[in-house]
Amino acid sequence: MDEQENEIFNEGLVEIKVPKFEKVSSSAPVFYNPKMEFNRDISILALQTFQEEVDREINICDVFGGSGIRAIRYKKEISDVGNVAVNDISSLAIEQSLENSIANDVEIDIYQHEANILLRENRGIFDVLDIDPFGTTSYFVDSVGYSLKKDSLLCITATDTSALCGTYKEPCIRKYNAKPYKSEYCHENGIRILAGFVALTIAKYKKYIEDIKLSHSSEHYMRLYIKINKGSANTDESLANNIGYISHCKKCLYRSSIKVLANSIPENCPICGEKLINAGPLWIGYLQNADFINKMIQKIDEYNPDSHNNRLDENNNDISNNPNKKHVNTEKKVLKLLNTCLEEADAPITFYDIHLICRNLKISAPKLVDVMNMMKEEGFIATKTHFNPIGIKSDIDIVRLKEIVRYLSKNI
Ligand SMILES: C[S@@+](CC[C@H](N)C(=O)[O-])C[C@H]1O[C@@H](n2cnc3c(N)ncnc32)[C@H](O)[C@@H]1O
Ligand SMILES: [Zn+2]
Repeated sequence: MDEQENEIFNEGLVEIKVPKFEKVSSSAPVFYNPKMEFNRDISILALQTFQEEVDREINICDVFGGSGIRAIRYKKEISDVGNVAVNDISSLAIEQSLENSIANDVEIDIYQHEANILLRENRGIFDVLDIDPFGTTSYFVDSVGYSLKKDSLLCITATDTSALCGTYKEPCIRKYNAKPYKSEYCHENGIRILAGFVALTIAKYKKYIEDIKLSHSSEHYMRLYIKINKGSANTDESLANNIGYISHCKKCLYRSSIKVLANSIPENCPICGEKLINAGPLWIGYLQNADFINKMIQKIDEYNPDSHNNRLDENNNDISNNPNKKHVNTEKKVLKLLNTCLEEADAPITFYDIHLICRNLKISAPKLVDVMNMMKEEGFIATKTHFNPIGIKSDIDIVRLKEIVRYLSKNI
């Protein structure tokens, strides 16, 4: 490959080369998106935290490798990693992964297979599967279910957010076998549809979602870190407790969740009588694990101990240019996301948009902070959510929330 046709990027401890591209797109010769450094930084922290939790050497596979950046960073920046494999269907991507791994002095296993074939041929081998395809991830989840071993971590990305969020309903039904709904909390719904689809698909292999460690909707994609385990009784129990529907009234903004396997789905709004819209089946369990996220936040201090000072080691030597020092470059953005996910970890399903409620009531909007304070004074949960900067997650019902908003609006 001609040297002049390449571009060089630095991330974490790694420097990679990719053929020059005009814009980030699936038609670039080898896919690399510099903006996803943030996502890869989060992955490094999540995988290291997972490794420490399971307390064994972990084998990792990046099933959609592109330039090899993820696999090379996993091998170089995570401790106690065994084999790291990178796979891609494209021969150019494979060549580039090989070249980049040699240049970064790491040994990774390199495969060129269609993802489903790789997953089927390598059952029960990897402790971590990273699924980062273009667009929908739905084509691969069955093979993921077949391939996953017990006590493993599934990291899964979807970029077909318009389907998952319900901009287009039919593609979501086709790909994820679930009905979406384009509400103010449609991104949360989308993540829940994806998680529900994973849970229902892997269940046939007696595998289940033990825990969603972290999930986020950022920019154009959704990403989940899911602890997987195995066993028929636990699979049955997990589906019974966590799969359901979210019922929404577009007239009065009432919403509730219902476990699908235990109940029938309500038809009408208990407040105003309007016909309810039911989204799902989807995951109605927790989307974040506070303990895991806390550990990830603490880990940033290990990766960036000097980030609030000059980069000095314990003997006060300047180590700013120390190439072996692990570093999360997108620290600020990562911390902002993790802290908000931590805050919302134990909050109930969906969230309220105060502006939408005020439009519904035809009144002007009071300050968000005043609404949240009053909710808390009355003993309700009121937390922010990463899904929407003006969203409030709460256990308050819509009727009482409207009363609070009306009261505060009168006193603006
Ligand atoms: C979004 S990119 C992966 C980016 C990479 N994980 C990163 O962090 O930079 C998707 C990659 O999947 C590859 N790909 C597309 N369809 C595939 C398939 N069916 N099986 C295996 N690889 C595939 C593409 O060649 C592309 O390199
Ligand atoms: Zn209603």
